[in-house]
Amino acid sequence: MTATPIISVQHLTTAFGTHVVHQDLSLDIYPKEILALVGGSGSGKTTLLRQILGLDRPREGVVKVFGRPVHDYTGQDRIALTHRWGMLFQAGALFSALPVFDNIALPLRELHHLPESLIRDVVLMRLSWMGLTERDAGLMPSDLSGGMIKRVALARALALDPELLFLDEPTAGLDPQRADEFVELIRVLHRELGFTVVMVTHDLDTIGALASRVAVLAEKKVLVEGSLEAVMATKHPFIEAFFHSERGVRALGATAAKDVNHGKP
Ligand SMILES: Nc1ncnc2c1ncn2[C@@H]1O[C@H](COP(=O)(O)OP(=O)(O)OP(=O)(O)O)[C@@H](O)[C@H]1O
Repeated sequence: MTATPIISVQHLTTAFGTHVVHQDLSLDIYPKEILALVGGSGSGKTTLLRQILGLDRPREGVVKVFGRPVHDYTGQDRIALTHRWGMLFQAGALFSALPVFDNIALPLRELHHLPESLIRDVVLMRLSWMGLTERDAGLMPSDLSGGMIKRVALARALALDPELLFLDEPTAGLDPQRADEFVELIRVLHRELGFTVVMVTHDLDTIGALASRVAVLAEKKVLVEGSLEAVMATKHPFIEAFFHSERGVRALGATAAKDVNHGKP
């Protein structure tokens, strides 16, 4: 790929005490792609995500976001950076004391300069993207189904129209039908809005349906990166155990169908 990376992880070494998690790990993420970060438990996916977000510092190496080391963004620059990305946490992480409307409005209100009429328009638009209605805006998080919580959390993550979206196990906790619907929603929104996605997931169906590239974390580094086909062709015990299951083969089938349709539904 010749495009300039939107995220560039360069020669990262991470250790907690004597426990080395990443050793000379490098990874570039390009505009508009959907990168799936895959690896065994404890391989350092969450830690890498936290370092990309600038929440943790590696022992060595640098993470550049939008061309600049993420730790160089401080003060107003850091706030502006956080407006350029959205994050969907595994459990949704909605504020339980706030209704749906206020949860989605939160990032818009934090800008401190938007009139309430505009905030309302943006929130209602985000709700409609998610297939939710104005009536849903008044519900409390405790009134929502698991699928709705994910949709509201996604609406909040996309409130500021970010260039980058981080997804942590986006379909965790959903039944297969709701998971498929949520994956389809992300696929359509990605196609329409063109943001870049970095997702951590163990779910092969999600990878097969969404990922344009897969990066496998193993042996303290990115062991292999590329299309799902390329990754599955790599001989490695983790890859064989993870991808060469019945579900892995099905995920590959979903990728083939996606390619035939040129990524369109
Ligand atoms: N703050 C910390 N202090 C000490 N050890 C940590 C800390 N954070 C992570 N680790 C260790 O680093 C390793 C990588 O953890 P991480 O959560 O990044 O893995 P993961 O790939 O996301 O795993 P999982 O798929 O199980 O969520 C683990 O061995 C974990 O115990």
